[in-house]
Amino acid sequence: MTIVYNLFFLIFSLFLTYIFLFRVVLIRTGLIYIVKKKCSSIEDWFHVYQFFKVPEFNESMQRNQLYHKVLLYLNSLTSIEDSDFTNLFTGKKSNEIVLHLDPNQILEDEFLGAKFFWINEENTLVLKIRKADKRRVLRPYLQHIHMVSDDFDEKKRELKLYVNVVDKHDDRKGRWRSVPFTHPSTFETLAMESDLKEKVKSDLYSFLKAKHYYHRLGRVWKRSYLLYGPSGTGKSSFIAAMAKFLSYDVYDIDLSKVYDDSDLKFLLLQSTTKSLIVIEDLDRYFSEKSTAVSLSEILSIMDGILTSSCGEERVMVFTMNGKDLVDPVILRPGRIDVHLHFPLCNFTAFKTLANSYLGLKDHKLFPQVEEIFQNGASLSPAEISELMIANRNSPSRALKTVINALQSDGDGREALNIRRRSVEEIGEPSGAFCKGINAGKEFKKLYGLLRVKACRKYQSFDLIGRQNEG
Ligand SMILES: Nc1ncnc2c1ncn2[C@@H]1O[C@H](COP(=O)(O)OP(=O)(O)OP(=O)(O)O)[C@@H](O)[C@H]1O
Ligand SMILES: [Mg+2]
Repeated sequence: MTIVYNLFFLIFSLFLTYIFLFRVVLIRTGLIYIVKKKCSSIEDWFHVYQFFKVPEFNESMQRNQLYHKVLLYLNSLTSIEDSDFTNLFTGKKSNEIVLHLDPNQILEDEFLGAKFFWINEENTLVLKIRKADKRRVLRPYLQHIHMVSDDFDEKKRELKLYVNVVDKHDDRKGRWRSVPFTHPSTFETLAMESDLKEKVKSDLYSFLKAKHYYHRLGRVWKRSYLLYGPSGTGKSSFIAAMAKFLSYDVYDIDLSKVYDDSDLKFLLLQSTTKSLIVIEDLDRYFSEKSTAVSLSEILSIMDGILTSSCGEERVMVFTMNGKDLVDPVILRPGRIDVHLHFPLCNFTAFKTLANSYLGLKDHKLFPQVEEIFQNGASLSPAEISELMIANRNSPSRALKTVINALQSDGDGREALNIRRRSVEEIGEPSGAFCKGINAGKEFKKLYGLLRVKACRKYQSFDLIGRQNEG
């Protein structure tokens, strides 16, 4: 009996050792993955599966928000590391690496004891789930995805800049290309009057909160801005600051790459809510006739006819160098909610730039700079900041270079600018961002004393009224 017992024990030990060694060999050689794959395909024979597709676009070519959420969720799963192909990207921090699912990969997930398989097909995510589990877990699983991705979105939200491209295959689905939006400009870094900055911020903030107010009025929940002023005065930087403040993605429409009016509609339909729709240099497109888009189409975007059908919660921003070259119908009061003027640098803006670029709050050369500004010379903030950056190691040299540049290149520019503006401002409801000699007056004109008059006349500026109600 003892012999039989010992023999059995010996065989059992040998068997265990064999299993152990076999496992070690499988793991060491990587054959374990082949075995696992075979086992799961054998297991598949005993189950009936059901498939659910999550396409990127719906039948009207609008983006499917669920697709975005599922993708975000899948990219956050640790099992993504086990798929055969995974894309590696740097994250927000330089030492951070993020993983993104590669097309045609299968990702496995578990929830409430059930297994889910996600297949990343072109423009579609396919969910494979056992029929037996479907009733019990599908709904809770989708809710779980919603919750996790919303949470993830809040914490990790990386703003995106979308640009429209010309697609050789005429594939309308793929007209937007996105990159992370990392423009460093914020309202804090912009040299503009601080009171005006606060008013713009509060305008944007109250817009965010005013969904019900807009709907009660039967208005599309959108806000539009016209930024106009010479080159290098901060219009694009201001757009970046707005996007960051609102935490909105930016859709920068290049009108020269839009085929026709219906193409513009498609592009807008494919943009998502909570976004800034930007059309820069509007005056240039129309004066150079470099766009196939008609003026009436632009007007209908401005009036919100298109935006109402492709979701709301959008801020539209148009920029131009001057108002002279555009059709006055674009500037018709009430069409664009807020007009902001970006002037060349004045002494106040210069001091802000000197503080941020050179760390100077005051300097013995400041009175000389002030005098030059008072004589009507000016440069754009871009030109002045470039000179400051180039000479940042020696503030005195930087100031002298700015003085020289103002004396040689900046002569009379601001004077011209002020002259032109004072003509524009007659009967003008919305000259806002003006930092020249009339800055205080013009500021009041927009947000204060003259606001009531302007509202009655044009209904363009409803800031205070809306804040109260919204
Ligand atoms: N008001 C400002 N405050 C701080 N920096 C500014 C300001 N205006 C311009 N700059 C600097 O100048 C650079 C160019 O500015 P930006 O591109 O915003 O000008 P723009 O008005 O959009 O010019 P353009 O009409 O040529 O597109 C920015 O990188 C920014 O650093
Ligand atoms: Mg610009």
